[in-house]
Amino acid sequence: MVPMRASILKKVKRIVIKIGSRVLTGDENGLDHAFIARLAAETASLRQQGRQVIIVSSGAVAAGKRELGIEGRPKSIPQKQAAAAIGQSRLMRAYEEDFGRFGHKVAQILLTRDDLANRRRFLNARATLDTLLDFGVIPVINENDTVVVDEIKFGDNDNLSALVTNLAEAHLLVILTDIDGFYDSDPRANPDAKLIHLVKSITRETERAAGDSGSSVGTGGMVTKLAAAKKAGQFGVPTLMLNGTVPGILTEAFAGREVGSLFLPARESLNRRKHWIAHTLRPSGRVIVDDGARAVLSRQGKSLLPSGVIRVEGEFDRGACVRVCGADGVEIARGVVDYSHAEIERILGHRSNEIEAILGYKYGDEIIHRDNLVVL
Ligand SMILES: Nc1ncnc2c1ncn2[C@@H]1O[C@H](COP(=O)(O)OP(=O)(O)O)[C@@H](O)[C@H]1O
Ligand SMILES: N[C@@H](CCC(=O)OP(=O)(O)O)C(=O)O
Repeated sequence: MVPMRASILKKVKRIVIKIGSRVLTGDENGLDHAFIARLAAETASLRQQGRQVIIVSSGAVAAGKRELGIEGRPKSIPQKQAAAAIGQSRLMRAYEEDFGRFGHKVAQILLTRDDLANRRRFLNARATLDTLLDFGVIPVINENDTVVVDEIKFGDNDNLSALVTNLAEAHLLVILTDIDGFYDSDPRANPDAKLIHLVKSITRETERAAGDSGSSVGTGGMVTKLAAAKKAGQFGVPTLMLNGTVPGILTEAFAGREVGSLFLPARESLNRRKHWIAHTLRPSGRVIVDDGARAVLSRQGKSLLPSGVIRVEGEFDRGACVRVCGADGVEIARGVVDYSHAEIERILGHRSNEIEAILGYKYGDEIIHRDNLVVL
């Protein structure tokens, strides 16, 4: 066994397994029941090793498309949502039947980004997930495609799986797709592309190697998978990308064979709350800061004070998430504000000891406290 993999995989107790549409629907047309049956068997053996499994499953649109007789990509958003509505129940029925053969119960959880962006709902979803796992049930999570609109979308299930990894405080994210792992360039375009078994860190160069999906059911291709691995890594969690179309691949990986690509987590990981601020909350405005503030935020991890702010853009309340940008417009940090846009407009450029005289009250010295600020 490869030593680093071995020590990482041995410690893993709670796993999020993300399954792409292309794996679930081999020919992009209807569910591949043989795949789900194999997944059930492999999940059962992971459970026997004392590991907990959470599944993030795509495939609703692909499964429903066939039922509605839609060829290629659905033509409109309502068509896609209709396909998801019919496909999601087909998907769950398949999971229920095949996992049931191994004595495992599954539970459906459909989420929108709003559910996780609201801290109370996030904690509530977390408690439900924990309870299901305590009962030995395997949660099967998907985006709530039927009702979702752009503003509250995760966008793709790679992203959803990274956020679920944080939600569940999982130890490993496994991405099952239709290719052997991450290559140094898109293998569809370059037949000489090489598989990379170990990605120590996701750099700009790594990102340049990632291409899009090229299928009528997948969303995002390798670009969104790398983004997901990066997000999980920032939370201290490694990602293992495997070819789900190869029978026995999960079992092989956990037995220590060097299959697929392992992405190591970042050395400095964000705590749970900061990860949530950076990746789950939707920024609702921008606070533009001067060069001095930019330097201390980036290098010294300080709080953002009113004296360093030069402009506010957008309307937001106290407690909202905003982008912190330099004078050149480049986003340098993201954080939760202690003052609304209207209040910041009045106190910007002033020293913190003047806040009370200007507003007549004061919540604190900072526009964004360093505990609520994530430097990007
Ligand atoms: N550097 C790369 N390495 C591997 N695959 C890549 C790369 N760039 C683009 N791809 C494409 O990404 C596809 C997987 O993404 P996607 O179609 O979204 O699958 P899924 O349905 O599993 O999410 C692969 O089939 C491959 O064609
Ligand atoms: N929520 C959608 C899947 C969206 C998605 O990200 O698909 P994929 O890139 O195949 O993981 C569905 O169930 O069809």
